[in-house]
Amino acid sequence: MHQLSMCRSKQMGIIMKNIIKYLKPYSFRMTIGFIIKVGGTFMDLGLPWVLAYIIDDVIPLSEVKLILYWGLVMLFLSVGARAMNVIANRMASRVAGDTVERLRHDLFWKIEQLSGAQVDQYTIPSLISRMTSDTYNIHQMVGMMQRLGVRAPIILIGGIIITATLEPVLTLVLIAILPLLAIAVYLVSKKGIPMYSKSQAAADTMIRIVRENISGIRVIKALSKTSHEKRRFSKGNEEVVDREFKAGATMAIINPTMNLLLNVGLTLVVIVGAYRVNSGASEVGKIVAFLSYFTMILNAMLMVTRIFITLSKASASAGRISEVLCAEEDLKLYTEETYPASKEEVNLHIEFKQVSFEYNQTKKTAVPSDSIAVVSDKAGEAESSTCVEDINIKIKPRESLGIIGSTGSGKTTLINLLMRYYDVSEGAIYINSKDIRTIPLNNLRKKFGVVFQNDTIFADTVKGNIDLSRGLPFPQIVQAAEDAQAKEYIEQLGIGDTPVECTEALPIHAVTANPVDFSANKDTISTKDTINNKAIRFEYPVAIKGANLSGGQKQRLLVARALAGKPEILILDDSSSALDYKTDSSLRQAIKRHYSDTTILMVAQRISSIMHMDHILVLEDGKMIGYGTHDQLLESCEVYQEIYQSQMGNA
Ligand SMILES: Nc1ncnc2c1ncn2[C@@H]1O[C@H](COP(=O)(O)OP(=O)(O)OP(=O)(O)O)[C@@H](O)[C@H]1O
Repeated sequence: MHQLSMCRSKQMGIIMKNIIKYLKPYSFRMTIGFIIKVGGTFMDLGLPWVLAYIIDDVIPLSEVKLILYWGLVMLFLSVGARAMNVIANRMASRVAGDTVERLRHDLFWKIEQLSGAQVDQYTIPSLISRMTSDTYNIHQMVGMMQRLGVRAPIILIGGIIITATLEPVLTLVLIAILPLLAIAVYLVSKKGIPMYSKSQAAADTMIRIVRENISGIRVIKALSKTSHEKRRFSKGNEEVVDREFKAGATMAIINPTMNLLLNVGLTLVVIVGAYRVNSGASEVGKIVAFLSYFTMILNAMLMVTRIFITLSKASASAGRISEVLCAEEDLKLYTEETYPASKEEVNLHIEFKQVSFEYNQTKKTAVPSDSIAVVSDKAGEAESSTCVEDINIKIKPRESLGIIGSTGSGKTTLINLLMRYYDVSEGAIYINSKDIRTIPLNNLRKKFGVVFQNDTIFADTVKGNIDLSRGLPFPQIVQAAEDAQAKEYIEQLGIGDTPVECTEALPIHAVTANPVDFSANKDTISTKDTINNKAIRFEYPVAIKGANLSGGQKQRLLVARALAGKPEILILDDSSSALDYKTDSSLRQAIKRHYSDTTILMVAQRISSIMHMDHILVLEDGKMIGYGTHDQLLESCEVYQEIYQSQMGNA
């Protein structure tokens, strides 16, 4: 227990350090804002005092000029206080916005750096809510601390000091009421604040359900699961509403309690005040001023409560954000002393040496204490069993490897390990004889051109999707599209649509480069400038996730993306499953012709896609049950023979 609280206070220390780090660049602006806010608050505090002075000391003199003069002072204080508050609040919002912008930027960057295992550990929905609602809570907190965090203590302490000098006896009423209010606020907040953390957890779960439903909308409809999903969402939604209601209802006790105490206090002040005025111990102006201060001070107490609520929400959020920001680098760069180079004498391009891996190995470490219990897409399903075991592969430069096996046999896992999204549990993977853990991640990943299963197509142009911000020359993009057998459909894109109006927006290189002849469609293309036809087709907008393309078109676009960078190693993970046999074969021929220097790894379900490869790996339950050429496997591997028979028959 003691250790846990020590751990928590250490964590809080880290959180505070992190927040201060992000606020530091704005310390000058914050100081100016603070000074303005303090000035405005003091002006506010001065108003009732001036009012008391006018009532008690100026009006009895019956000097109009003097009354006007002090009236102007009141106006000045009032306008000045409002103006300074507005300026300070605007500055506070700016600082809060800028701070959170930097925080979000760093968090996004860090999330990009997380290893696959870390993403599994945090879970995707939780990472999304850390990026969105948690950063929003920090925004609220930073803004509020600069506004109410400055104003409330000044009003509270300053108000008590002024009232004590103005009317010491009436201040006793105030002092009697304040502890009651403080106790009420403390008790309610203690119960209510943790409820907000619970409602945040429920919101995370609801976001996960929405996310799953939106991305899987087609399959949900196809399997008529809509009503089931509706029920699932309703349950999640009700949970959020229920928890928020409970938290809100608990915290809502504060306002009426405060109003009750305020009214009781005001009544007491009026009674005691009237008695004192009648007995000549005080004056009317002082009582009026005291009533104002009394309201201001109790309101300041309420502000303090709001600060505590926001602060506790934000500190939970800051904890969740810090957890990601401070996450240790999982995929460290090691020296060759730790992971020596391969001793294999033959010059190999890729080598897997006794590689074994289990997915949830990292879950045994550092599961966040207040992370939200949401289940990841896959992680929750995984048992702590070995996913791939004792894999040994040797591929020379320019050779090709086909990987085949039943679903879930570990094919994609091998790709994930080769690209170092996860580190192997045992054994080693070498590229050009170097253990991949000794190659900087950037350099390692630059070697690959890859198409993953169900890879992402962005809401961008055809060209943008192939280039993917690499600044590739346009002819290279066109060539890649042609090799990926995408040329045919790209040149048809948009034909029959309203004439393309994007000519002006085209980048210069896109308009001028014209290495491939797209003139076959000159007659049908509806644009003013036929020289630009090809470029315009490449500027065709693709919808998010390639929604306006067919499955095969998407796959070819993705293959073009992988080919365009002329990679050292090309990985195609089940990327031709939606292609017809003819296109699949043309794709393989084009790759063989134009990418002869590239080492190729292809995961496929179809034997025809990989049978001509230099090596074929047959996987079952994560184990190698066959490795060799097509002919060798037909002789030695029963499972391969079965797949061959079932797919090719007597062909
Ligand atoms: N991120 C993950 N966390 C936990 N387990 C995972 C994860 N990804 C995959 N697995 C599990 O690892 C095993 C191998 O998965 P993998 O994706 O490598 O199979 P595959 O052979 O590529 O299958 P498919 O042909 O269906 O794509 C499966 O049992 C799968 O459930």
